[in-house]
Amino acid sequence: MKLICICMSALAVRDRRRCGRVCRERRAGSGLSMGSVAAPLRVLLDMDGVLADFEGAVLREFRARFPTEPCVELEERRGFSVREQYRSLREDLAAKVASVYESPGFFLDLDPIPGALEAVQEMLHMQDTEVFICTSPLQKYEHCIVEKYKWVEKHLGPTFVERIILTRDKTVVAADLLFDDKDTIQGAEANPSWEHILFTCCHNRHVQLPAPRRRLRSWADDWKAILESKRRQ
Ligand SMILES: O=c1ccn([C@@H]2O[C@H](COP(=O)(O)O)[C@@H](O)[C@H]2O)c(=O)[nH]1
Ligand SMILES: [Mg+2]
Repeated sequence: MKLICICMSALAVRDRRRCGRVCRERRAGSGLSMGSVAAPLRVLLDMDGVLADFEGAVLREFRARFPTEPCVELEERRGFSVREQYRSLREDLAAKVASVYESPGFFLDLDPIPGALEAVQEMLHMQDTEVFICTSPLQKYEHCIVEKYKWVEKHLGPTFVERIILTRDKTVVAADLLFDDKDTIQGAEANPSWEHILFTCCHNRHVQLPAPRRRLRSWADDWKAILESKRRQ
């Protein structure tokens, strides 16, 4: 079980992370020490590309709205930004593809990624585990934000809405694990507390991860082993 210290600064995000690291070292040598308590493993789950099928919907809707335009098949996707890949096909296609995911109803109608909802429910009921959804809104956030909330309510239930963390900077959120399809996650914090587990998506399939970085290939892959290995650290 992972340990953290009880100390004056335990409520401060940065200090909580520091205490976690110190106590993990302590536990390796000598077991429970005075002033230590069990802390749950905190897991952050990204939404687009991890729980909700953003890429599949972009392609389907783009084809429906612009049937005569060239498009990028999912097998051909490279790089996080769908907008930039369409721009590389032809400059004006960047705005066209953006108009697809900026449209009302787009985020609400996303299909769940296979196995995601079942995995989240299972994770939620695991002992000593805290689960949050950590997702970034579009810069053009008008429909995206409310629809992300509605999507969670629709697919995971109203109580899960309490577990949404909406941020453009995930590095400042304190946790043990972050499952995310974006291969590079940067922000104000140079050393985020979480380990980033790259969730495989069409655009990152070809990314070679340097050791010791880890992937989850799908929700059929062994996500429980990743949680358990983190708990033991
Ligand atoms: O080409 C793209 C691909 C995704 N987005 C949006 O960025 C965020 C990503 O959110 P995550 O929480 O990292 O999944 C989301 O709002 C996507 O819709 C984009 O703008 N352009
Ligand atoms: Mg994502």
